[in-house]
Amino acid sequence: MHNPIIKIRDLSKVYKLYDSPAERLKEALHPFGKKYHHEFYALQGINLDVMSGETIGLVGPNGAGKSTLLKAITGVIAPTTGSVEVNGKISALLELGAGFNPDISGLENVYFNGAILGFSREAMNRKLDEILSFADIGDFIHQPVKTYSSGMMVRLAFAVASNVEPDILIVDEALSVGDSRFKQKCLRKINEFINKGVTVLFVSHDMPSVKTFCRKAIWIGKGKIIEMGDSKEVCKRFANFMAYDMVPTKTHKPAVTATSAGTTWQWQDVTMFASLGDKRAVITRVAFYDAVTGESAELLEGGESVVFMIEVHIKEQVLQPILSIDIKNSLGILIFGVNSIFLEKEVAKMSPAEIHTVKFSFKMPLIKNGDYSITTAISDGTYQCHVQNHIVHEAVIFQVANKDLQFRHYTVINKECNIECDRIC
Ligand SMILES: Nc1ncnc2c1ncn2[C@@H]1O[C@H](COP(=O)(O)OP(=O)(O)OP(=O)(O)O)[C@@H](O)[C@H]1O
Repeated sequence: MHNPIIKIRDLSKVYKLYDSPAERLKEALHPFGKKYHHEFYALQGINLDVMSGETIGLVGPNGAGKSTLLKAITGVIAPTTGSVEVNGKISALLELGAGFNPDISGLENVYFNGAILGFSREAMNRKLDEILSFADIGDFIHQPVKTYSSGMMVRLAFAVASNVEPDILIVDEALSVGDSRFKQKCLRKINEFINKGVTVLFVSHDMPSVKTFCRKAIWIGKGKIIEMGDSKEVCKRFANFMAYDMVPTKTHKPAVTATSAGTTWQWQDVTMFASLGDKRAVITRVAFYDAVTGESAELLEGGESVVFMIEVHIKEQVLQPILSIDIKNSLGILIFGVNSIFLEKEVAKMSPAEIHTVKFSFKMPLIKNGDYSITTAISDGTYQCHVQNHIVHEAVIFQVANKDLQFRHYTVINKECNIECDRIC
């Protein structure tokens, strides 16, 4: 068994919080050392072994402790208790501007950062062309860093961090301020590092990026490791948590769950969502879940079998119900849609006071990575002539992140879909 490249034992980071600056002063001046602060654990009891060549994504809500953990690994902050042992050269992109002296030029900062990592001026001169061409900020390289835009700062920081042959590359969400083209360039560079066997720690709120780049993910919440494992699984459960506040404990049961054993999907109330229609029938709840695992579908791959369910309350008779779903991309462009007419499914008339569930079972089309929504509707009539009873816009939101490279960019629709209607009351 090899030694971990990063070994963390019982790491905690406690900050002293004061209600006002005066309290801080009182504590500093108190003759008997009276405490005026309360303690806040930004990290608590973290144990982690990172093996050489691993690519790990850190996910978690705002304020969870992700950046604090990276700062403890890079030595920017000292642990309150516990230990961090690093057996390799770290190159880190922490928060914006960290590691730069704002008063000196970008070029001098390149040498300054190189020196911190143990590179002489001559050694940095040999890397300079590559760094300048990657950063691509032109003559601004001779201006003080304090005059840089956030995008320029991150360009230079990434150019330096990625050209100093690190054993461990740490990237803390910094890329989010770069423009799309630069972001793509950085992600390609990170991929090159991964292929070379560099250990990469990557904080991101973008689940598709974590799934794409990292085999393993760590979910951090309130300063503790909530879950660690296969990135696809961890991201899925974290996305679920963010959507439904569901913590992944084996015994946890969400408030309203499916009836069949082993499933964890939930109904979502959509009565307050943006909608249109004459409301003779009203869609009250929806659910979207993985047909195989029964877990709520928040993060999917093209080709996965999924179920979209709606619950409809009938207020006035609907003679010829038509039920439909439309999947739209983040720009609202229709990508895929089916309805009961298209599926040649004749739905029996629905009468006042009845409640029906409608279940659409389909394979997620092979759509490219991104954010999508499902709009669902019930109408009355024929394809040519119908009235809209209720359309619920963006009834669910989900992300697609394909592991298969070809489907990250292209969309392939398949027509396989099934629809079942049940009267439940
Ligand atoms: N110097 C500090 N003094 C007091 N509290 C701090 C300090 N630095 C961080 N914290 C607190 O520690 C907690 C963890 O912060 P951290 O920046 O690690 O979160 P994060 O998971 O990276 O969040 P985000 O996703 O928003 O970047 C937060 O509640 C933050 O307010």
